[in-house]
Amino acid sequence: MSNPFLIGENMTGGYGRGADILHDCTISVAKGEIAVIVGPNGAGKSTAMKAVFGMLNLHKGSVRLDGEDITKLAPQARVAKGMGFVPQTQNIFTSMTVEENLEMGAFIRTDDFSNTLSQVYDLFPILKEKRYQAAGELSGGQRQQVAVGRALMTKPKLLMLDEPTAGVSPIVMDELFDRIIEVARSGISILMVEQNARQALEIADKGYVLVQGRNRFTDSGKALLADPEVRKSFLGG
Ligand SMILES: Nc1ncnc2c1ncn2[C@@H]1O[C@H](COP(=O)(O)OP(=O)(O)OP(=O)(O)O)[C@@H](O)[C@H]1O
Repeated sequence: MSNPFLIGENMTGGYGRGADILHDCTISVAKGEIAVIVGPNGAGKSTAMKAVFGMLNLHKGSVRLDGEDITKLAPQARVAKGMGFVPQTQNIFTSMTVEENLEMGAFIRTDDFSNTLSQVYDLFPILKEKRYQAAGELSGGQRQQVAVGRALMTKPKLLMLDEPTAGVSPIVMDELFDRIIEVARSGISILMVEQNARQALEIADKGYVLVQGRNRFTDSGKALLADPEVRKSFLGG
């Protein structure tokens, strides 16, 4: 890819003073495209996302967003630059209403965010219906919609999702993936970690198979799905 919107290049590092988890790991996303990271448990998928978001000590490699080197920026500064991150767990405030959660998402904005709120409700109509309900009373899939909606409230240019379909039914997963495609079509780049590798690669422009913190396979989602070795080792045959 000649000019990726985001690239974490040769990322090497780990947590605190611990051993390296990532080894020369490279992940990139083009504008308005969907990139998916898959791989076995403990492969370092979430760690790669955290590295891109500035939550890891990298002693080698770099992260560039829209051509700018952001390797040294704290996560908060990356949000200001247009990165939205939805972590795997504890990604909503359960005792607050749906709408309060979404409003919290807009905390870094000083402009009027009512338009964005309407867009989020258009994308996830159920959230509008339940806007005065505590987010903790929602189903798993609806909570994930709140988490994604909250991240969208910052008007990110890049949306990072760590296992957005964790714990939801296949039907809800399909719906969430459809919404994610819609977000990408609006010009927002998506970087996503997924356990549901096959389904995620189906919607991926670009796929990364990580093993032990290293890039094992990198190709279009389609090519990875068709690769016999990827199928056998990572997609259950
Ligand atoms: N906060 C942390 N501190 C220290 N080590 C961590 C931390 N988080 C993860 N690790 C270690 O980093 C390695 C990679 O974990 P990571 O969560 O990135 O894998 P993953 O591919 O996302 O796995 P899974 O599919 O199980 O979620 C594991 O060995 C894990 O124990």
